[in-house]
Amino acid sequence: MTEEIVKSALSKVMYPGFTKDIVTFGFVKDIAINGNDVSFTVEITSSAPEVAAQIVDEAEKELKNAGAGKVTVNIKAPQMPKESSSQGKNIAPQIKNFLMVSSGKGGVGKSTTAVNIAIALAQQGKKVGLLDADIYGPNIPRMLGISDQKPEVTGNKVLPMKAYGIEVMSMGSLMEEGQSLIWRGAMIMKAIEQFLRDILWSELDVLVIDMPPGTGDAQLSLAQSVPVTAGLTVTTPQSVSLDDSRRSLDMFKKLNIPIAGIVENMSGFIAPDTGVEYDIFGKGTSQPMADEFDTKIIAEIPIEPAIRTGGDEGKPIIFADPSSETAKRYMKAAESIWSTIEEINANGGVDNQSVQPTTPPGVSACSTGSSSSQQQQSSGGGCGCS
Ligand SMILES: Nc1ncnc2c1ncn2[C@@H]1O[C@H](COP(=O)(O)OP(=O)(O)OP(=O)(O)O)[C@@H](O)[C@H]1O
Repeated sequence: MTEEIVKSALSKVMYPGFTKDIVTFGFVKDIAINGNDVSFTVEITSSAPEVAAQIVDEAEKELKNAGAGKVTVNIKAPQMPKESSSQGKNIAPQIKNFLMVSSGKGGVGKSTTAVNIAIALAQQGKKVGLLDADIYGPNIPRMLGISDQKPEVTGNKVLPMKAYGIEVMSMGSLMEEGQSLIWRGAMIMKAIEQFLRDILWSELDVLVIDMPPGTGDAQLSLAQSVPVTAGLTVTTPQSVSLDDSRRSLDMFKKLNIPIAGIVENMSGFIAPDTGVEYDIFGKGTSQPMADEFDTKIIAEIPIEPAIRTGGDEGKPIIFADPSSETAKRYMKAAESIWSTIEEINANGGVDNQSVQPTTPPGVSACSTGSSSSQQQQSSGGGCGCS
């Protein structure tokens, strides 16, 4: 027996439900050969026992055909989260924690924050995924320099892409460049569910989710699909932005999502030539809002040309210039978020039972209402039918 023979035999074992084999998927690890006896590990992404059983059966058969003696297959399947004690509906149980990144309005730097925080968490040793659920403006692929990559689609499942040590998936990577979709509420809900269920995320410590701006179907859908461990609001210091951010924080409260804090972005500008600080949009103005919602400002990120160029060129500042003041502030924010997540889990985690839809299974909220309530819903009631 040689490693080559073992790999060639195992490359005949398809991952159940897929047209691709377990070697090509990269699931086969730690091959050990002793004479004709073979042992190895298969890291699978499903916790379903029948998937493991089928792989073991077929692997044994193929290896015996190739002349192996004793075959030992160690299956490493995702466990139900240990560190998270969260309850309720969870359609992605291999992910221990979910961080929802929101903003009241667009253009405040929500995606920039999500990218830098996700990479910071990975640099701090966490296994991190980043889901770009900003279906209206999915710009995470550009920010990570992977806009020309296409994820691998097998059957109806998709493998996440990888960049800067994190797993990534974005609607932008599944659509043609420049294409847009007109999203109806029900489609948004389905897309969010598929992002969680049909992407082969690994066992992650945390999935950072960049939401569309505002408070709508996507936010509700996410909160109903998985127990969101914590929410992060990104704002800029102007009053008009703060008013919208209040709505974002209020949404977390209504959805029973603990608040991990506020990132005040574009907070002051330090002139690179003189070091003089200018308050372009203001600075520190979010503190009263933080007090109101019993949370804290976890970072004040200045306006910095390197943040914009880093985003445009696919080189996030946290990676491109880790010794910069801004990168250090993102690092501190990530530490603060992680300690909040640990505290939430130590206190029993979160439960999304209270935000589940109340209509019976199979009956749409819209089809149960009178014509007047249907009218109300079609003007944005959040049922998904509008
Ligand atoms: N602190 C900053 N300094 C300089 N430029 C910044 C800063 N934060 C964000 N930007 C730039 O502002 C633009 C908008 O940022 P970003 O896409 O992160 O916002 P967003 O809130 O996610 O927007 P949308 O809601 O449209 O997706 C980007 O070009 C980004 O590089």
